[in-house]
Amino acid sequence: METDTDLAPAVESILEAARERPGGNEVVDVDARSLPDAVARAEADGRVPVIAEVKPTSPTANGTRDDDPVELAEAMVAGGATAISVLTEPSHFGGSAESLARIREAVDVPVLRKDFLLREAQLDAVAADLLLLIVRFLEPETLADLVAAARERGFQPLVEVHDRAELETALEAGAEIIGVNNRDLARLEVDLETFESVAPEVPDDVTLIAESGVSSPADVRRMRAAGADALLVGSAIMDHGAGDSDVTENTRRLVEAEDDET
Ligand SMILES: O=P(O)(O)OC[C@@H](O)[C@@H](O)c1c[nH]c2ccccc12
Repeated sequence: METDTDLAPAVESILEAARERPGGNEVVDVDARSLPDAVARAEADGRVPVIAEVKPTSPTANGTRDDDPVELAEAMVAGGATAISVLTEPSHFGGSAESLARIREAVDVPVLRKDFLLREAQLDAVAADLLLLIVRFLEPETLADLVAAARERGFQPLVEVHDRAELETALEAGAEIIGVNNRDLARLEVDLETFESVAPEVPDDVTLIAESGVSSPADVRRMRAAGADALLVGSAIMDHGAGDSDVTENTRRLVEAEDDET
């Protein structure tokens, strides 16, 4: 949005790059793998539904991982991940549409395209099962149009909010999968209370995802107690500082967070 002036400089720069990014040449048509079904399957076999994120770097990461994205995604699935999120933003997160396409070939779980999408043509850069739409960066009308445009192509839109007002906007736009981002995109700070304050307002039939800042099994249990159907976890699994940290183990520890509870 033109008027959003209190954004961190890194976020301004991300948005500037996003405005310039071209769209795809052809309208994509996807036969999406259902996220709600994948979440139900995880629940049925006692795994916490974790959407593990392939994020080579980020404005808040303390390093970059150069591992093959396909190997990372496969390692996350081996650790029990319900779905994979892939950053396709190139200039600030080290992602690409190509790595998403390769990952989606290699795994059979749903794959979320994580990017800063502002215009309809940008939906067509690559086929994915889910697409992220961020309420903060879209006019309500544009959001509703993009939700519809995403569904026409077969994508499941995941609509990201940060407070109750944005939740209203997401629901009015027809969102059925909603993510509450614990990271404030204006200041880039994380606070798990964000999810706790928004979750009670979310209708039961929505698939509700707690995004960002989940780093331990205790955080997982805290977000689940507050009503998260699934968790979206990047940094704690990628572990950017420690180059060869075991992504499978990092995923498994969160997936098994509810195991010793009765
Ligand atoms: O690395 P974390 O704190 O686990 O966060 C993952 C994910 O939620 C975060 O990458 C994210 C949430 N919303 C976004 C929008 C754009 C880019 C990235 C994001």
